[in-house]
Amino acid sequence: MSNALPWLVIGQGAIGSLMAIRLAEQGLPVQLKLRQEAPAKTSTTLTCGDKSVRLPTTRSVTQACWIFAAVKAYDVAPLLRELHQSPAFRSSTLVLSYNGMLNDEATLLRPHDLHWVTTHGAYRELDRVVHAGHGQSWLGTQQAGLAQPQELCKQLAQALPPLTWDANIATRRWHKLAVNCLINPFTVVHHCRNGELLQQVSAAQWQQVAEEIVALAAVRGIELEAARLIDHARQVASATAANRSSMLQDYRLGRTTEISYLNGFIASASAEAGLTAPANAALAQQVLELSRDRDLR
Ligand SMILES: NC(=O)C1=CN([C@@H]2O[C@H](COP(=O)(O)OP(=O)(O)OC[C@H]3O[C@@H](n4cnc5c(N)ncnc54)[C@H](OP(=O)(O)O)[C@@H]3O)[C@@H](O)[C@H]2O)C=CC1
Ligand SMILES: CC(C)(CO)C(=O)C(=O)O
Repeated sequence: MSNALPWLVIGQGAIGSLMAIRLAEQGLPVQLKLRQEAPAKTSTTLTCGDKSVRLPTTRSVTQACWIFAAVKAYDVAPLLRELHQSPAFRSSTLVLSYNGMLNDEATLLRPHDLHWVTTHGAYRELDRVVHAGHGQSWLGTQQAGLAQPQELCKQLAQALPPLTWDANIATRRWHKLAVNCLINPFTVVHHCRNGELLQQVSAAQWQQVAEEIVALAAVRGIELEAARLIDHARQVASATAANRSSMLQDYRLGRTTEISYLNGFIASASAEAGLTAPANAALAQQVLELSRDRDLR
């Protein structure tokens, strides 16, 4: 454990809490970073199943550490701006996890920052976290070709297995982005569970959304195939048939959705690249309008 640093987990969200508990259970030093405006408190208790851990809290990065941040896409840029203000962040490594993509990732993230992509599922129920779906995860650096941080990988893999090092995490992120773009907005538009999409969405609709994603990915040097993306989305919709997507849950709970970082990202980044993405733009618009109507009710 010679080059190990203490862990700082951002927030008390579903995935962050799960990881914080699992890291602490490994006997590793873990601190929780609360929001800067959060009331001052020195520790907090997180519970998952029959396990509870009491963790020290902080509101900023005060020492070199390994940071695990699973936050909503709209919180990524504010979080990174906040982290960059702490001198200790320079000697810290960031592991970041969020659905969707941001237009300005290249300027916000450092080359050695890591992306953690997961199929685990978790949600918060009052002050408890529920590990609802046991999946798998992949880790890779923002810039391809950088060396694997062995000890950090080992600790994350032991805490929440299985974890695979992925030298091409960018392609994996695009696959996840595509699946989320093919499932999430349609569950809000049709107000249905994932499995019902197999009847609700026509093959032509999925084909157009997928083709627009493939075209944008190609401009960014990522090779995808529309048929593979659609197959993957079908498999996920079947495997999670009884689930409500995260976007439908956010919509129902009156929360901001991540639509602007999913289909909205495809639409805006395509326009920037001189492409058009009408199917993704229309879906983004529909979800934004439905959310606006919901807020007016
Ligand atoms: N939950 C799941 O099963 C899965 C989630 N994902 C994706 O992972 C990401 C995280 O999901 P999830 O854990 O569910 O999200 P949550 O909203 O439950 O958790 C995010 C947490 O981060 C906190 N936070 C945000 N910014 C800061 C900050 N600057 N300082 C301190 N705390 C901060 C939030 O605080 P506050 O509560 O105050 O907003 C919140 O508690 C999302 O993009 C989601 O789509 C992907 C796969 C599965
Ligand atoms: C894969 C899927 C669609 C499962 O519900 C998901 O990641 C989400 O809901 O955001």
